[in-house]
Amino acid sequence: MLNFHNNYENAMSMPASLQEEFEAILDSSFDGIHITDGQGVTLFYNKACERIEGLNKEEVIGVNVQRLVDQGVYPNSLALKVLETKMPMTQLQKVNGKEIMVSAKPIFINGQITRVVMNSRDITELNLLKQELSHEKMIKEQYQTELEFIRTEKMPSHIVCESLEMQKMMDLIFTVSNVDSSILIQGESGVGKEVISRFIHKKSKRKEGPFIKIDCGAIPENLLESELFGYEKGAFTGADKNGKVGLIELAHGGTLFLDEIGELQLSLQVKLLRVLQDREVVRVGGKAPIKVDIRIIAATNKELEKMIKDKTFREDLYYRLNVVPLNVPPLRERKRDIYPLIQKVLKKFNEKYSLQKEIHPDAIKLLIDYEWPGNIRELENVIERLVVTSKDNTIDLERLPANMKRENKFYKPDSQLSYKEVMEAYEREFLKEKLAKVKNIARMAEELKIDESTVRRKLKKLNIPVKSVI
Ligand SMILES: Nc1ncnc2c1ncn2[C@@H]1O[C@H](COP(=O)(O)OP(=O)(O)OP(=O)(O)O)[C@@H](O)[C@H]1O
Repeated sequence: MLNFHNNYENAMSMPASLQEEFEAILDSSFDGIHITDGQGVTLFYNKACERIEGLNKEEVIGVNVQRLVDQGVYPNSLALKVLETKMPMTQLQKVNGKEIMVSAKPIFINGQITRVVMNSRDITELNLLKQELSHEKMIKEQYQTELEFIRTEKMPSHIVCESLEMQKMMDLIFTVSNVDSSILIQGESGVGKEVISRFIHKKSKRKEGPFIKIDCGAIPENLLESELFGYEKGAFTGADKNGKVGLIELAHGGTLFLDEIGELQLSLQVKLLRVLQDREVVRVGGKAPIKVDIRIIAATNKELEKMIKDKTFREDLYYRLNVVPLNVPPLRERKRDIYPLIQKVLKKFNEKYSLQKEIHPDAIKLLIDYEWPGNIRELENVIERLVVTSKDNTIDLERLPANMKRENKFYKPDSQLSYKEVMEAYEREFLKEKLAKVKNIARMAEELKIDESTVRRKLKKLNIPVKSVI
């Protein structure tokens, strides 16, 4: 300390009180400050250096750093290197078991090095944090890869599920596939209830077993009971003399899919309830119950809750079936699925009829906007009809069914607008809506898969203001 004072006083002619204040400031630094003279003798060594290097000022001040290197305190000395090279230097050093980043700078007076100022910082903790962070990052990346793998691996290629609504449903489906709980799938006609139920079966541990579908609405009432439960020989006139195994029994070891469960007559609802409770069937005309190991998935487009109120559906059966409820949203509530569905269905029918039809983007826009009361089945029918009836290779707006065009606000068959004007109005509305949503031209271009310059040109041409847009 004295050395520093004396030398500093000589060099800077600083009053004693100022020196003390200056020293206190340097001592309060979080980073180590170590100053040597032009020979490598330590003049100043602050408190942070003591903390970082584990030495006392008394052990260091007035001592040449070469001696500390010789004693093995420092692996090498950056001050000596700087004195040798006359250049500022930075290096990592291991001192006192810590990783230390040291920077050293020479101070010249009249071309001679009079001081070397070293700053040191303990980066052990920083390194630990960095390691932890990179470990966390690695784990996150690992999870992301796994998640991606699970998603692509598990997502069935034949089921379109781009929309958030369908993805949520698929997540639930994967969770419930491997348990035997009964599932009740509700949703409008043609939303994919059967597709989903077949998929659940395929993903379940029963996949090697049978998948038996019973359309409760399609089998005449008087036949349904014997179809479902089977019958013993001679059970009734006209019956097969050997008797018959019912569909429930046939589903043993697999899945029984009861489609249109809302159509099941009340008397059979009671019998079905018994099957669900006891996992047994008694054939028509038989007495002995037969054990069945089945998983039941029921589906309906009827509002069973309302039917319960009307006393046309049994509440107890409803609760037995509705252990896991799956509500498949209609297509109009999962617009993001429409475009991939159109592509998928178009490909299917192009292959089926050996054609190469395309759909014009304007027509696609209208197909996406349409409300699809008949859902995916209706969409399949419309696309098939368009594929087989259009003469041109590109199916344009004009070819779409009249009811769809009527729903579209720009298409008014009796309006005086030309085709070009209708298209422009449509384009303007579409771009305006898109711009209002994304508020960023670059993003808009990216989402629409066109150049940014094209977006700007179109906006200008269609007089769409771009104020407050990035
Ligand atoms: N997510 C989907 N991805 C691709 N195609 C689908 C999807 N969902 C349904 N489909 C197709 O839509 C059509 C109707 O599906 P499905 O028969 O499963 O509907 P549903 O709800 O059971 O109809 P319904 O109530 O009339 O019995 C089928 O041709 C099916 O292949």
